[in-house]
Amino acid sequence: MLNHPTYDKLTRLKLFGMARAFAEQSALDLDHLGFEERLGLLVEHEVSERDGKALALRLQRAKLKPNTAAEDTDYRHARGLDKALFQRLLAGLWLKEKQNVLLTGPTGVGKTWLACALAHQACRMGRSAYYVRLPRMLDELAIGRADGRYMKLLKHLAKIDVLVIDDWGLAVLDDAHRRDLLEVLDDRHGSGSTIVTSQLPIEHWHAAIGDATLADAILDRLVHNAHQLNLKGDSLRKKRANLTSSASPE
Ligand SMILES: Nc1ncnc2c1ncn2[C@@H]1O[C@H](COP(=O)(O)OP(=O)(O)OP(=O)(O)O)[C@@H](O)[C@H]1O
Repeated sequence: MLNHPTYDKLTRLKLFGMARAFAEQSALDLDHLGFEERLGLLVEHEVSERDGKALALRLQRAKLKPNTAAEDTDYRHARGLDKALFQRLLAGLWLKEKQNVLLTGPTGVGKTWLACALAHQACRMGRSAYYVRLPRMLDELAIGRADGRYMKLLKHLAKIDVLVIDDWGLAVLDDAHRRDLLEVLDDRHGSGSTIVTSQLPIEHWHAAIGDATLADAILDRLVHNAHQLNLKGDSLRKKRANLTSSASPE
């Protein structure tokens, strides 16, 4: 640790990135750099450390599936992924426009993974994200209703820039579920983006919601301003299991 009054003062001011860069610069011969360049390097260090910490915090809060960075997307597996659309989504305009993304396809085709990759990219662009499975979200809201945290939970869900709702259409909805879903989507309509993944094709969602009037209201807030990625093909789980078993010795 450097013993220097400037280093101590930077640390006292909680400018830890600058302090570290100051210590590094002190150990190097940087006489060829002018004052502005050296100060610029210190400030750059501080900014990149703060950006890195803020991103780590956003990712921790987002609770995305691990290791789902967009650059690791597997485009080789034939599953009907519209690569051009996916690349456009990664560029982030849909976030500014508060649009939604609906990912459908059979089990294991990579819907959750792609949804998390989009949310991960949004976090890198400075947005907040949160991943939740629909049955869990509805359970949490039901518990919140009983223990007085309902409004707080709704507020939390409303504030998130990118809400990933996984496994839409897996469980049967009762009337309270439908109303909770409408509350969540109504709060978010025009103020945030929602990603939904489902094994059910979109044309079956209305019937799956189970009440025509509420289904109209829910889907009106979700589908009309949404990009759709409809995947098909074999499960990546099966493919990976086959690869593992053929690679392992008898
Ligand atoms: N691009 C990818 N790169 C690496 N692994 C992937 C990728 N896409 C999917 N996988 C892996 O394939 C498996 C299935 O993916 P995922 O859970 O996203 O499928 P799903 O379509 O959401 O399935 P389900 O409908 O059953 O929830 C997971 O183990 C996931 O980690």
